[in-house]
Amino acid sequence: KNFPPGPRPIPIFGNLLHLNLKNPIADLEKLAKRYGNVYSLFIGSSPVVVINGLQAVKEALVNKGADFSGRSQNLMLNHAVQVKGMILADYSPGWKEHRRFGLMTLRNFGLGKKSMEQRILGEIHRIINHLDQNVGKTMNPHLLFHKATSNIICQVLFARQFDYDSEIINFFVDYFYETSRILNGPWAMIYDSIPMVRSLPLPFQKAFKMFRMAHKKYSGFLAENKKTRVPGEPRHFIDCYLDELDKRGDDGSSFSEDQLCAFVLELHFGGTDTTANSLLTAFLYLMNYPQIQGMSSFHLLQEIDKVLHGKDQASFEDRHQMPYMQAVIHEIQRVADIAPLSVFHCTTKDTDLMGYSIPRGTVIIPNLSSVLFEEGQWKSPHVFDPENFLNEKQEFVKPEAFMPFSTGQRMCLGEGLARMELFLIVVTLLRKFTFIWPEDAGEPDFTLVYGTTQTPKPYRMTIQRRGTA
Ligand code: HEM
Repeated sequence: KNFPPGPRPIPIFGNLLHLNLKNPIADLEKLAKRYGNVYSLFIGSSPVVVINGLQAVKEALVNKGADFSGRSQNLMLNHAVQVKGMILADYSPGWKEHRRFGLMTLRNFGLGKKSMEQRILGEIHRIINHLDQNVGKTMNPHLLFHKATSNIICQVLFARQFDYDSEIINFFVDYFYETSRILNGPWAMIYDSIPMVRSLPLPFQKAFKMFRMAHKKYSGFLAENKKTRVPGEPRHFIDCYLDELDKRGDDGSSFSEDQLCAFVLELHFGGTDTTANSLLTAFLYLMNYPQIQGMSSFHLLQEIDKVLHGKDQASFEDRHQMPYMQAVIHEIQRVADIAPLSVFHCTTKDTDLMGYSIPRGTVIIPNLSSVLFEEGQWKSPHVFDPENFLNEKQEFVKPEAFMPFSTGQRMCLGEGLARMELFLIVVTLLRKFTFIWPEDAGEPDFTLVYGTTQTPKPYRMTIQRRGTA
C-alpha cells in the first residue's frame, strides 16, 4: 500500500524486459521522467525502489540514513563473495565496528598524512618509469592504471608492490575486470531474478570461481604475514586487524580471520577499478580538451608549475593552492560517473520517503548518476566544464550534488585515499609529460562502458616529455 509507482511487472521476469540489461541508465532516467524521483521496479519477484535526484537521495541516505543503510543479502554479489567484510555487510553492530576500525586504520596509515602519500608517490615513480619507456610512442594506459592502483591498495593492506609483469598482478587485474563485467551484466540480473537458474553451469559461475581463487590468494598473504608479524608493531592493515583481534580475544565481537580476508578482498576490489577508471577518464578528457592540459591556454600547467616551483614532488597539501586543478579533477570525477547506481542499499525497517511507504528489506538503488548530471544543480550539467566547481572569484567550490562517493552512513570508506591518489597522480604526470590524442585515433568517444564501475572505451595516448619538467 502506498508503495512507489512503477511499470507493471510480468511474472518471473518482473520488469527486466523494461531495461536494457547491458546498460540500464537511460531506461532508469526515462522511468524517473514518467514516475517521478522515487519509483519501483521488480527484479524477478523482488521489489526494488530507485531513488533519483539530490533531494530524494539526500532525504533517504542522509536524513533517514539509519532506515536506508542496510544491504540486501540475497544478490549474486553476496553469494559470490560469501563472507561479508564491510561493503556487503548489512546495517549491524558488526558493520559499524568494521567501518569504524577501517576508517581509523586507514587514517593512521596516513590518509592526509605523509606515510600514505609516500606510498602513493612510490608507485608514481613506477608509473613514470613505465611512461618514460614509451616517450615518443603511443600506448593504451588501461593496464598501467589498473596495476598502479592495485599496487597502492596492496601497499596499504599488506605492504606489497608487485612488478607490472608479475603473474599475481595480472591475475588481480583480470579478476577485477571479469568479475565486475559479470556482476553488473545481464547474467547477474538473471541470477538475481530467477533463483532456479542459480546452480546451472551458466557464465556467472566464472565470477564465483574467480572470487574463490582470490580468497585463496588473500588467505596465502595472511598466512605468510603471520610468520613475520610482531604483535603490537603493525606494518600494514592486516597487522592492525590482527592486533585488534588479539585485543578483543573471545569477546564475541564480529572480528575474525575470515572477516579479515573478506575485508581485504573488498578493499582491494573497491579501491582498484574505481580509481583506475577515474584516471582513464581523466586522461581521455585532458587530451581532448587541450586548453585544459595547457597547450593552447595555460591555466592548469601554469598553476602546477607555480605551486611546485622548486619542489621535487607534489604533496596532497598543495591542492589548497590549486583551485583550478581541484576543479578539473572534481569535474573529471563527475563525468566519470564511476559507480552510477552506487552499491545497492536496503531498508532496515518499514519507512517512508517523499510520501511513499517502503517496507523493511526493500532493495534501494541510489541513482548517483541522476544527481551528478541533474539539471538545476550544475552550471553545465551535460558538458565537461571545470567551471562547475569554480565560483565568480575562480575559487574552488564543491556543490552538494557532487556525490561520486555516495553520501550518508555508507559513503565510500576509501574517499580520502582515492582523492589523494587522483590528485598526486594527475598533477605529477601532467608536470612531467604531455599527453596527446593520436592523429590516427579519429574522433574521441566519451561514452562510458557500463559496469560495477564505469570505464571509458579503450583508447591510446601519445606521450611526450615536457620540456620544463
Ligand atoms: C574514485 C574512487 C572511488 C569511488 C568513485 C568510490 C565510490 C564508492 C561508492 C559509490 C560506494 C557506495 C556507497 C554507498 O553504498 O552508499 C563506495 C563504497 C565503498 N568504497 Fe569506494 N570508491 C572509490 C574508491 C575506493 C577506495 C580507494 C577504497 C578502499 C580503500 C574504497 C572502499 C570502499 C568501501 C569499503 C565501501 C563500502 C562502505 C560501506 O558499505 O560502509 N573505495 N565507494
